[in-house]
Amino acid sequence: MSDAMMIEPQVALETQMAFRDFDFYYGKFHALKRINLEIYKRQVTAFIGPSGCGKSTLLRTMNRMYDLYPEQRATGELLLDGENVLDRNVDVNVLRAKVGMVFQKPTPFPMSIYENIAFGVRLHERLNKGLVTERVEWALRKAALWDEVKDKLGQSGMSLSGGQQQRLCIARGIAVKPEVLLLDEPTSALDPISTMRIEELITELKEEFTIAIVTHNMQQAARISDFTAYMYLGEMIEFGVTDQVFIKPQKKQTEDYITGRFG
Ligand SMILES: Nc1ncnc2c1ncn2[C@@H]1O[C@H](COP(=O)(O)OP(=O)(O)OP(=O)(O)O)[C@@H](O)[C@H]1O
Repeated sequence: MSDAMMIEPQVALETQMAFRDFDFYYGKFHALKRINLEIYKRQVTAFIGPSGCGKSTLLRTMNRMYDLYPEQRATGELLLDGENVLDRNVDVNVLRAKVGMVFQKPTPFPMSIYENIAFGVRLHERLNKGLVTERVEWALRKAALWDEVKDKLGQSGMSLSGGQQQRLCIARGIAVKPEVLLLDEPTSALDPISTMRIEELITELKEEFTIAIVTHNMQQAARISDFTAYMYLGEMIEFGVTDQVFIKPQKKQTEDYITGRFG
């Protein structure tokens, strides 16, 4: 395909995170191979590919979740605002405040709706009670949950519906004002209406945050992402503007996956 057919992004792009010759191992298993990739600021980047291709692994490296497991290791570089977050002297608690994560299954803490959010804020910042309360409201409004919970902030987070719980987890993630929000199949446990609300929310949140999302749902990737990365067996097969990847993929492998001829 000639360069003339490439679809260019419509906005000036700034790199927020970048993988440079990045490899990842579970013990001897080489799970991610020579990944080179840019994650652009205030854009949504979707990771797609068949089960087991390494999407979640890649996402989890972005805030060093693997640090908890001694047999897991990463090599190469992973830059956040130009700084290599793989460096030993990087404080992972600070990193995780900058790069927040929301998981597939809603995971509210067994505490009140208010405390679910206030807890992390107090952990990362010294704010007085009034400012913590302001932050709780700010996060709940951003996560489009405020109107539904404002009269019951003292109730358990577990008492909310699945979709509300996931928005609570997103509120918790953004309450510490991260730069990047990682979403690992955030709607796969939700009904279609809750899924739609989360998708709308993601589109609103990218005004302020950089978003990386793993999804099994290709229509979802096409609807909400600006960039799409197609992975297969630990390799980054194709990365580009979402319209490009879905309408005119550069690689036959991507085309086969997107059109359902594979997987
Ligand atoms: N803790 C682990 N220890 C060893 N191997 C692992 C571990 N977690 C994942 N893997 C392996 O790494 C590869 C990538 O897994 P990963 O979960 O990242 O894939 P995925 O693309 O997110 O899959 P899915 O879409 O099914 O969630 C798979 O071969 C998997 O078996």
